Amino acid sequence: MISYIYMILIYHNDCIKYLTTVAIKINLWFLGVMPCFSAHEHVLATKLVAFYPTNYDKGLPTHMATLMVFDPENGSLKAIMDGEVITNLRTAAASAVATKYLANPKSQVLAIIGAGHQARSHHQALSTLFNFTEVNIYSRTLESAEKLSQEIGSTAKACSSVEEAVKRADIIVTVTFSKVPVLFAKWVKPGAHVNAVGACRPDWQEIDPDLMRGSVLYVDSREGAMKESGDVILSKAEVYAEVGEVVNGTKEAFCEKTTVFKSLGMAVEDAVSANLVLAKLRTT
Ligand SMILES: NC(=O)C1=CN([C@@H]2O[C@H](COP(=O)(O)OP(=O)(O)OC[C@H]3O[C@@H](n4cnc5c(N)ncnc54)[C@H](O)[C@@H]3O)[C@@H](O)[C@H]2O)C=CC1
Ligand SMILES: O=C([O-])C1=[NH+]CCC1
Repeated sequence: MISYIYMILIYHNDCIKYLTTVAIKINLWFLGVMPCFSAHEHVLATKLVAFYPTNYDKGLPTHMATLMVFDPENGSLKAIMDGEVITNLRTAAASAVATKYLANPKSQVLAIIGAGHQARSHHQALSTLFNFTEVNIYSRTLESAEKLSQEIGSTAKACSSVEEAVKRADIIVTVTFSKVPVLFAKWVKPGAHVNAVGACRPDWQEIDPDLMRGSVLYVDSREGAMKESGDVILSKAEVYAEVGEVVNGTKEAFCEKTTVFKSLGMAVEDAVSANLVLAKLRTT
């Protein structure tokens, strides 16, 4: 999955038509529509993703996603599939690509802020690239941080503050539903890499504006970041590059500096993942 997302990030400027997420507000929460056509991958698909943060307290999934895949030749419906697992895996795969380029290759300490689905998939994906000796987890409740820490094993520790979790970290992942900054520049080690994955609305933030402005800022899509990311819009931080531009060698990876990868998710990541699922089904 990680190597596939690589390719997609490189190609996405050249041959993919997609919309940044169109989100419809339902009372307090949202239904996102994410359509995409990739000529290179010969895939036409759309994801529908409802995100209801308050479901967490009701024991329901906070994201409910469905993917529809169409035949690009005639528009007929080829498949309807679950989009939750794909969302978890492709988001973490995109962060893993960014981290491979932007983090210190000798990174040993990982901090995860939030302890839900994305926390788990990010730990899994990043562990394929780095041998972490320490994984520090902070979440809204110590109980959920402890549960994830037990799942990970002896390298993991539940922390009682964000500061405690991140102060020694080489790589930080923020995967919360916070609408206000939770990660502050004063706690972050110079040279650390941050994957900022939550705060997917123009008026939501997870990252302190000083950290956004004081880091080299990478995004998955410039267009998406300028439209959807409160962390980018409200801080007025300057986007240095899309990760795809780093992968294809047109922009530099400043892995010795403090870097932030602001992820919002791109429809093409879902479309190509759905194509992978269909290809796998055909061979089984
Ligand atoms: N960039 C992308 O492509 C994607 C981003 N996301 C975003 O990632 C974030 C996490 O998603 P999931 O893991 O699926 O959600 P989840 O509901 O499974 O987990 C969220 C976790 O964050 C914790 N949390 C919530 N508010 C917090 C706060 N203020 N401080 C600390 N912890 C807090 C919760 O207790 C929970 O452990 C959400 O913001 C979601 O919208 C999700 C999918 C794709
Ligand atoms: O890309 C995605 O699926 C999402 N981004 C933020 C919420 C869901």
